Amino acid sequence: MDAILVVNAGSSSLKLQMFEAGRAGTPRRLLEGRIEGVGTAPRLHAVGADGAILVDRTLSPETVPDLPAALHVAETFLRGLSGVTLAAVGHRVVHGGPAYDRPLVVTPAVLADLERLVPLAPLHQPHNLAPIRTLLQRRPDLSQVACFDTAFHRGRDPLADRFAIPQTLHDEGVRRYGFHGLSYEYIAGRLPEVAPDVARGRVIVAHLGSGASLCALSAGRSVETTMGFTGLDGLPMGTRPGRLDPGVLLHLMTAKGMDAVAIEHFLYRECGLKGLSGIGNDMRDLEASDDPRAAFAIAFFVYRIGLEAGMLAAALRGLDAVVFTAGIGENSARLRAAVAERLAWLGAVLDPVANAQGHSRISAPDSRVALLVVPTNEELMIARHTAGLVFGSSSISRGTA
Ligand SMILES: Nc1ncnc2c1ncn2[C@@H]1O[C@H](COP(=O)(O)OP(=O)(O)O)[C@@H](O)[C@H]1O
Ligand SMILES: CC(=O)OP(=O)(O)O
Ligand SMILES: [Mg+2]
Repeated sequence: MDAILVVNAGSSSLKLQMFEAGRAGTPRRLLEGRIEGVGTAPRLHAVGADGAILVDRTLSPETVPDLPAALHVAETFLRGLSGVTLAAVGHRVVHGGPAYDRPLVVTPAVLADLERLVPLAPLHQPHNLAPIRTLLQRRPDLSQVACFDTAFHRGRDPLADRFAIPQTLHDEGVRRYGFHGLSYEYIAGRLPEVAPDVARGRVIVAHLGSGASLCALSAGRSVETTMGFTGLDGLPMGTRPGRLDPGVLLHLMTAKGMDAVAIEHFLYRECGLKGLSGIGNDMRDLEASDDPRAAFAIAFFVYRIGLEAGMLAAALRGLDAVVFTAGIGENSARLRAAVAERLAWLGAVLDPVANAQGHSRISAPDSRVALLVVPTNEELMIARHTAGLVFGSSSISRGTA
């Protein structure tokens, strides 16, 4: 059977999905797999089309300390599948830079271009590009499509793209790109189905995972987002600080003698929930801990989400809905409740029972702002783009597959 494989390397996880690449008949998801907790408590889990568990294995942090090791585990797992022929591969590529504003089929020249963006997304881009490079060498006949996190934010008001720096630097590409765009594009597509009352309105989507950002959607289009030139800006994350006075970086250089390599390591791997708590970057561990530093890290995360949401509500000049998504947003009722409380001044009223039970609408009937939980599916978004580019039209249904 011909299949489209989708690969999504995040900062703490590797997610895979495989879809039937049929040009006729009902498109089907054949497989969903993920390696979560990379570097902390890695676990490989995969289910088939019928939901049957194909594998569910705890791995040791020594065996899977990082994304390259997770990619190796995934490759071994995929080799063991029988009866599937790869027809195309869709990849999440976090940074598209100034040149790439839509998905495209990767050639060696495109790959070389994307490699130049590695310094702007060191946690992601190398792992996004590694499987592309390997497959280009081994299977040059295979169509590979790169889908960019940055693309959905292109076309915003020029005010939203700029830093207050000279034009020449902007022209060279030093601008606010924004990320998590495949997730936001998917959610924007789901809203008319799950919440038609707000889909054309002013919506903040809170993508809260290991990486975290907010996106302001106006009638389904991105008008503002919290990440910028890189995935470091905005909200605090698992290991990244989010918004940080650039003076801190000057201080690290001048008073601490840190060079670019040391600062990059610090900013991408030692800050955020991990740095705040001194315990770890995984929200599940922090929620389970009774250490006051864990409680402080969670309170800080919630506080910053509240502040940044206020900024995005200002960009939207009002607010009709907030959507929670990604690992933390979809799974932590406690975190959602704390954020909703911070947003009460904007008119958000939580329904605690609906929230605890994981309903899709978790706001009280009299809430002026709708609160929603919508599971994201970056892989389905990538599969649609890939099918559209390689087979001429989307052979992947618009449903949730
Ligand atoms: N049940 C849960 N409760 C709280 N946090 C959770 C839960 N399940 C997953 N998470 C958190 O979600 C985060 C991972 O989210 P995910 O969107 O998969 O990240 P990424 O794609 O950036 O690797 C981790 O911090 C993890 O602890
Ligand atoms: C851009 C980014 O931070 O992605 P992720 O949340 O998957 O790590
Ligand atoms: Mg992710």
